[in-house]
Amino acid sequence: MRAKAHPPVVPGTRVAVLGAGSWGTTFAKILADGGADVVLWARRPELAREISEGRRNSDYLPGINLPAHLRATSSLRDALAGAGQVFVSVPSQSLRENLVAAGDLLDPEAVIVSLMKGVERSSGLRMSEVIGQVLPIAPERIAAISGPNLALEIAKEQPTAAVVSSASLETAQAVAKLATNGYFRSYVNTDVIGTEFGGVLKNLIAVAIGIVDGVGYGENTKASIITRGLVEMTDFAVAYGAQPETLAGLAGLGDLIATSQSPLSRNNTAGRLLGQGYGYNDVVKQMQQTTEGLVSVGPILELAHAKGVEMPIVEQVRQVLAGTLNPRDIAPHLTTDSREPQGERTIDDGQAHGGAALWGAFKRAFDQLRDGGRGPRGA
Ligand SMILES: NC(=O)C1=CN([C@@H]2O[C@H](COP(=O)(O)OP(=O)(O)OC[C@H]3O[C@@H](n4cnc5c(N)ncnc54)[C@H](O)[C@@H]3O)[C@@H](O)[C@H]2O)C=CC1
Ligand SMILES: O=C(CO)COP(=O)(O)O
Repeated sequence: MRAKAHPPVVPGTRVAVLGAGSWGTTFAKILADGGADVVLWARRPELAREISEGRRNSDYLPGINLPAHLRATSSLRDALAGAGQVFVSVPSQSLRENLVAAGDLLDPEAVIVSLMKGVERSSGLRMSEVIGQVLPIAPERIAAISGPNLALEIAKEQPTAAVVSSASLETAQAVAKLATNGYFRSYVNTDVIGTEFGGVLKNLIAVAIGIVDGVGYGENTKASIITRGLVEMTDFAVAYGAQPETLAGLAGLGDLIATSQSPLSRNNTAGRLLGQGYGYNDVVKQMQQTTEGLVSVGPILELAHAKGVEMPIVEQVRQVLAGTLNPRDIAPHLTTDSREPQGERTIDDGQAHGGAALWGAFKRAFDQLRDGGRGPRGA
């Protein structure tokens, strides 16, 4: 199936994508199919050759034919020369070293866009914060993209949406224009904190869902964890300055649904292995690709403690990873020591709302997807 490509908004705009794993390669295809002139940087020369000459990235995207005009190189200098927008998709823990290597090679006016969904373990910083710390650029030239974006589905041109976030709405819009084509729709917002934390936090809840899947629990358990997980995500992100609506949007609820449901998700898969009884080290050995959630648990809980935010589900994930909680015992009703009935807050306003707020969140996410197709807009 091939979706009809929209005419390019900015034909031939030169961009670079750093990182030729599953998401970097898929995003390079999104941009190329939108009309941009894309150079994809792969660390390994043999992978750059396979992409440029064979139009394939068989390890990461089996069965996918890449666009004929997508170029790949293992030279960072060649990839960055003249690139006005630079999209970065390397494992979060390697971002800093890659930015240091790229530093002097970047166009002084380039916009740097994070495609990553992790925090730096040593500092707890979000990816845009690492970018702002390493590179001498203002927040207005930094953006982040997040949403329900399982790479292989998008590489097959199944329609989806994401949100581009930047402190500057103009920057978000410029990036969104390039990152839009017949099967990929980019919305915009200026809530970088909420957008980035949405992507990080949903990974942790997806690990929890994988664990209960592995144990063999059914849909009630999973729905309870998704719902209560969204409350944890929202409480955490709002404590750090995010807007609660962002967590109800594509970068929060949208991505939480996709990642929690899909066997394509590495976080979900890692959780399932844990639920089936494999230990942490075995799971890490089995995961061939980046599994950000396993690394984020520690720093996120530290950040939560610093702000007094309770994250009982994430705490249980940590305990399962540490081998101190039997996966069978992970469950929403065990997430509080108190037997006192708790109010079911579904947004961070300190009150019990029943299901109304959650329904509002679902409806907004649904509306965003249904209304996609008329240019970038606020998410
Ligand atoms: N795969 C997906 O569906 C999506 C992934 N993401 C995010 O994108 C980021 C990248 O993930 P994927 O592409 O999926 O991972 P991946 O495991 O498929 O690919 C990672 C790539 O980075 C390279 N790499 C490893 N260490 C490196 C280093 N030190 N320096 C430079 N490159 C290095 C690998 O060789 C590989 O090409 C993660 O933060 C992930 O959360 C976001 C949305 C969707
Ligand atoms: O972020 C993703 C989907 O939006 C990919 O999830 P995984 O990293 O769990 O594969």
